[in-house]
Parts: sequence; C-alpha cells; structure tokens
Amino acid sequence: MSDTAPLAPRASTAETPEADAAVLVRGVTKRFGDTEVLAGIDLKVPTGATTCLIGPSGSGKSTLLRCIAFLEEATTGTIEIHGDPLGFAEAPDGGRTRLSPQSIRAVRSRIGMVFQQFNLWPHMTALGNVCEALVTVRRMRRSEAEEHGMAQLSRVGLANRAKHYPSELSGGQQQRVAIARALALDPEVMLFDEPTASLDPELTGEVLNVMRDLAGSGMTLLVVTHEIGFAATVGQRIAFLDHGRLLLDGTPREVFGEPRHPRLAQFLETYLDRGAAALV
Ligand SMILES: Nc1ncnc2c1ncn2[C@@H]1O[C@H](COP(=O)(O)OP(=O)(O)OP(=O)(O)O)[C@@H](O)[C@H]1O
Repeated sequence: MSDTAPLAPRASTAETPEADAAVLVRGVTKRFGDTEVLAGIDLKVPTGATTCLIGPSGSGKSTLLRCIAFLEEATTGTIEIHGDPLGFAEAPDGGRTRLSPQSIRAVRSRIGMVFQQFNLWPHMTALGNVCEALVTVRRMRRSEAEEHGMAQLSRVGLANRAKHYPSELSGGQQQRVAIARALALDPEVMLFDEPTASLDPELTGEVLNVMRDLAGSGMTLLVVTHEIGFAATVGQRIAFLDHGRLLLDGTPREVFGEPRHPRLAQFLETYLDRGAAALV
C-alpha cells in the first residue's frame, strides 16, 4: 500500500451496472487487533432510496457505517461514493492504493452523518450549530449561511427554535438540529447511526418522521436502526448483518417475507416489542 496522488477520475460510470450506486462497498473487512468485525462486505446502496442496516448488537453495523464515512479505515476492500473511491482505490494488482488527503476530504465532504449522540455545540443556538460549518468550512458569508441554515431548520420543523440553545431543546429537537446541520452541507448521501437510540420512546417519532420525509423526498439514506417498524415501512432495501457478514440484502418483502432466514427470525423475536409486529 503506498501513498499516491489522487488517481485520475474513473471513466464515466453511467454505462456500468453500478451507475445508480450512491455507495458501493466491495470486499470490506475490518479488524480491531485480532478481532475481525467485518468479514468481507459487498453492499450497494442505491441512489435516491432508503437502505436500512439491521442486525444484532455487536454485528458490526456501526463499524460498517463508520468505514463508509471514513471515520474508520477498512482493513481491506474499497468504498466508492457515486463511482469515486473514498480513501483507497483498487490497484491493478488486485490490492489497493491509498489516495491523497485532499481526495479523501473531497469525497468525504459529500457524505452527511447523524450519530446516536447529537454532538451539538452547547454555547451556540440551533441556527449557530447549523451554520458553523457553512461559515468555517464552506466559507459562506454569515448572512448567506443563516439563510441556508434557516431553510434546513424549516425542513426539520424547527424554524421557530432557531434562537434556542441545545439545553433549551428536547432530545428529539436536538437530534433534528443535528440532522439540519448535516443537511446544510448538501450531502449526496446521509448516514444515520441509530439516531433514535438515545431518545426517550415518546421522542423517537418526531425524528423518524423527519427521516421519513427525507426518504420521501428522494434523498439517499443509509440508516443503522433497531426500529424494525421504520425499516420495514420506510426502507426500500434491507441489509441484515450478522457476526460481521451480510446475510441478507434485498427489498423488505424479500428479507422479511416467509420463509425467513433462521438468524433473522431469531433477531426479530428479540426486537418484536420494538415495532417488528408491524411487519406482518
Ligand atoms: N474501536 C474499536 N476497537 C475495538 N473493538 C471495537 C471498536 N469498535 C467496535 N468494536 C467491536 O466491534 C464489534 C462490532 O461493533 P459495532 O458497534 O460495529 O456493532 P453494532 O452492530 O453497531 O452494535 P450495536 O447495535 O450494539 O450498536 C463489537 O464487538 C465491538 O466491541
């Protein structure tokens, strides 16, 4: 593996079968020390659709999402965002080549991510949180950033909370600000890592509704979630991860329909109280 300048952009992928892949994961493994957490993942996340990544605790869902966001480096394998390699590109000898930091930054900036924890700046208002990266990273004028930021807060139903500080907002509202903050950077793909996991049950609905709206607007979403009801009703693709392997990848009907894969059936039984009943 060697550090090189960015590879020349690939020939247009428009004619290839992968043309509609917003994210293409090929042969990704991830090891932490001696422990293999991802054991060779191939996944295509289609453009303009919602893909839900489900699976038991510890199966590697967050790790896969973090590899896609390049917050973790896959041990082997490659990831492309709309045909552009992120971090590593396939080398002619079948290995991979590390790309330049500039290339990594450029491709990463096309991905938005929402975490379980909201990670808002406590000393900034909701609008300040949404605008910060627009001003400091995208070099937008403050007034322009605020106009764009207000539009994003409206999108998540929080225009009337723009001047509130995080401590004055509920957990659900804070997470919606975090979503607006990610949307403000106009990402091509939005990654969600269990966005409702730290919320009280009565607050999860408002966040899931915002995500449902985004899905309905044709945005590309990849969502790690234990909300099986959401996955079954909003997800157009379901990927089921188990012990670091992608056991199932298909439409909700293909994945949840009978006969069910025994590991999925076992997993769903565990989560039946979390909305899986809505599946059948
Ligand atoms: N930085 C790390 N160092 C060592 N091990 C890690 C690290 N991050 C994750 N792991 C391990 O990798 C495995 C998969 O973790 P991961 O968080 O990806 O699973 P998950 O499916 O998202 O689980 P959950 O649903 O509980 O969030 C776990 O055994 C975890 O302990």
